[in-house]
Order: sequence, then structure tokens, then C-alpha cells
Amino acid sequence: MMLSVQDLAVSRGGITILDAVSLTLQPGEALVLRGPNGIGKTTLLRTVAGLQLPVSGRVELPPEGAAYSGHADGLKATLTVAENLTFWARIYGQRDIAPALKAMNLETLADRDAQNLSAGQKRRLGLARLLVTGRGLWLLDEPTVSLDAASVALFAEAVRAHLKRGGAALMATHIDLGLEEATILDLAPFRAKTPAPGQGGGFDEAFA
Ligand SMILES: Nc1ncnc2c1ncn2[C@@H]1O[C@H](COP(=O)(O)OP(=O)(O)OP(=O)(O)O)[C@@H](O)[C@H]1O
Repeated sequence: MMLSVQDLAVSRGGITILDAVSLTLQPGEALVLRGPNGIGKTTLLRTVAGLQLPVSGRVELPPEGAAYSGHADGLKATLTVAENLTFWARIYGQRDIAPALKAMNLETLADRDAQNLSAGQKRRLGLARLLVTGRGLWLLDEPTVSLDAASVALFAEAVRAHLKRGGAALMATHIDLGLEEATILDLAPFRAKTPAPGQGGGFDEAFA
């Protein structure tokens, strides 16, 4: 078992937005969270990652934990691409950054400072970071934002290889990665019963 979520309720700003979420992931499986903007995909992923506490319910992860990739890529601006990856690899007890550089097509950018990368290149570095964690469970929030078609294909290939190695992935993404291993979980049935005004709507009301 790579992940077990049982009867989980999660909140944002003190208000429960999703409840009774239960799901499991076995090695080799991927689950894609679907639902309109604001339903709580980010909140659910952050809760599963342990970045915020659940309102109730249980999350069981592998003993070594998960690798989380959120909207911020967590890059060190003044370190090069290779230095960033080496930094993270050391934290996670890994040595070799070469496969991660290759997988995300960063070899020719290895010596460039992270602050001088384009948005899509930064995203590729953020995803390369996943590969140097050595963690079996990936929790991914909109991993393909800013990526062009070729980079989306590279990313899909990296996820596929991860699943083949016995890894698992829980991800929020609006685009189809073409992963036949992935199942879709629509979060609409888990919407908490009494959302506050402006919460859980079909789109981002603040910008309507
Ligand atoms: N501090 C806060 N107080 C109250 N509500 C908040 C607060 N922060 C976020 N929210 C609301 O919580 C809800 C869940 O947000 P979340 O980012 O998890 O949604 P999402 O499904 O990931 O959305 P998207 O598809 O746009 O990324 C949204 O309706 C958001 O407006």
C-alpha cells in the first residue's frame, strides 16, 4: 500500500470544504483528482502531504513519506540547475542527479542559475526534483502548468517510468496526460454539505 486515506475531511480558512474522502493507492497506480477551480484539490493534496492538519480522518503514507510538488517549485534562485538538484538529492540521501537532468531535458541548462530559467524550465527543474527524492509516492499539484507539449510528454514519461518502478502518484491536473495507468477521482461528491458563500462554486467567483 502506497497511500491510504480514510474518511478525510479537509478545511481552508477554518471551513470544511471536502469530507468523507477515502482512497487508496497501490504500487504502480496513479489517481487524478478532478473538479472545478476551488473545490479543494490543492487543499486535499496539502493535507495528504502533511503540510496542513486534517479536520478528521486518517492519512497513511509509506514510512519514508511522500514527495510533494506544489505551485511553488522550491528552487534556490542563486544556485544553478545542477546545484539545486544536488542540494535536494543530498537532503533525500540520493547521489546521482544525471538521470533527473536527462529525464527533464535539463542537461544543457545544468550550469544556469535557477533565477534565469524560463517559467517552463523552472517547472521542469521542479519536476526533476521529484526524481532525486527517491520517494515512492508523488503528490503533484498542477504539475504541467507552464509546460509546452514536448515537456508535458517528458513529464508523462517520467510518471510512467515511476509507476513501472513500483511508485505511485496522486495528482491534480486539468489536462490528460495519456497515462493508461491513471484513474480519475471526481471530487464533486465529497464537497462538504454547507460551504460558505464563495466556496466550492463552479469557478473562481472572485474573478467572475
Ligand atoms: N484563507 C482562506 N479562507 C477561506 N477560504 C479560502 C482560503 N484560502 C482558500 N480558500 C478557498 O478554499 C477553496 C479550496 O481551494 P483549493 O486551492 O484547495 O482549490 P483547488 O480545487 O485546488 O482549485 P484550483 O483548481 O483553482 O487550483 C477555494 O474555494 C478557496 O477560495
